[in-house]
Amino acid sequence: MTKLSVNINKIATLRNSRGGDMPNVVQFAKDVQKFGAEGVTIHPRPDERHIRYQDAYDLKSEVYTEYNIEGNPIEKFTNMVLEIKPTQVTLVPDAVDAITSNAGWDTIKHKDFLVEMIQEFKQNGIRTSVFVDPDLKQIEGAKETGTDRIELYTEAFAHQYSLGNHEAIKPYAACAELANELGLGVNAGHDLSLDNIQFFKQHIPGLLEVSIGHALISESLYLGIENVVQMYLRKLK
Ligand SMILES: CC(=O)[C@@H](O)[C@H](O)COP(=O)(O)O
Ligand SMILES: NCC(=O)COP(=O)(O)O
Repeated sequence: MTKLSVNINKIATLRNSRGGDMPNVVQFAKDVQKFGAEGVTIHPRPDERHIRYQDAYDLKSEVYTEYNIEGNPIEKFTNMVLEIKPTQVTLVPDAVDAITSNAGWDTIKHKDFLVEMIQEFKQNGIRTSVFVDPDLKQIEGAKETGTDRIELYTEAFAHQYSLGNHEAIKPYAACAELANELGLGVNAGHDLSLDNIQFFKQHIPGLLEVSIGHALISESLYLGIENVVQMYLRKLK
């Protein structure tokens, strides 16, 4: 079964554009869960341009499905995650000024750092996931870090799929197979959408979770959030 985790960063972006509390991020998280989402994802960034650190705390008692917090484990982020103790932390090697996530970890080069961080999160009962490009060496490297899961960075797949290049799924399928063999759980995210999610799901063995935000929120402007969540759930069956 593949769980749908809704990334609500864009709801915070909309709220922040006026400085008030509309739309309310916590209410939105409650509603997507009511509509069937099996998780809520946030990715607070150091400049807090969308999700704020305070949101992460406010959401803690309202996310009763899987709570996934993504980000680069700088000290402030790490302390916050250790206090909140979400279901899962997804480590992403974002530059401070990155517009959005644009690469996975070099799990070989940063092995010692990842081992240390992952140990700390796991000792605190938090499941870990490491954001990686679809590269077999990086999956092997991820195994060495002790992480529970990987998150496959799907931007390249989504882009190629939109151009009609369905072969782009191949490195992702190979990485998922290797991860399954190595006992690593497989998550995926970035630019997944109603257009590409079914194809992706059908070709990725053992896909445990997808986190989807940008497209899902954009699609819901036309189709409505309850309907869109249901549409994803049907495509993920
Ligand atoms: C790791 C990942 O792919 C997502 O978390 C994505 O980066 C969303 O972040 P933004 O909403 O800041 O683009
Ligand atoms: N981990 C990926 C995520 O949370 C959402 O990415 P996107 O759908 O906003 O590109």
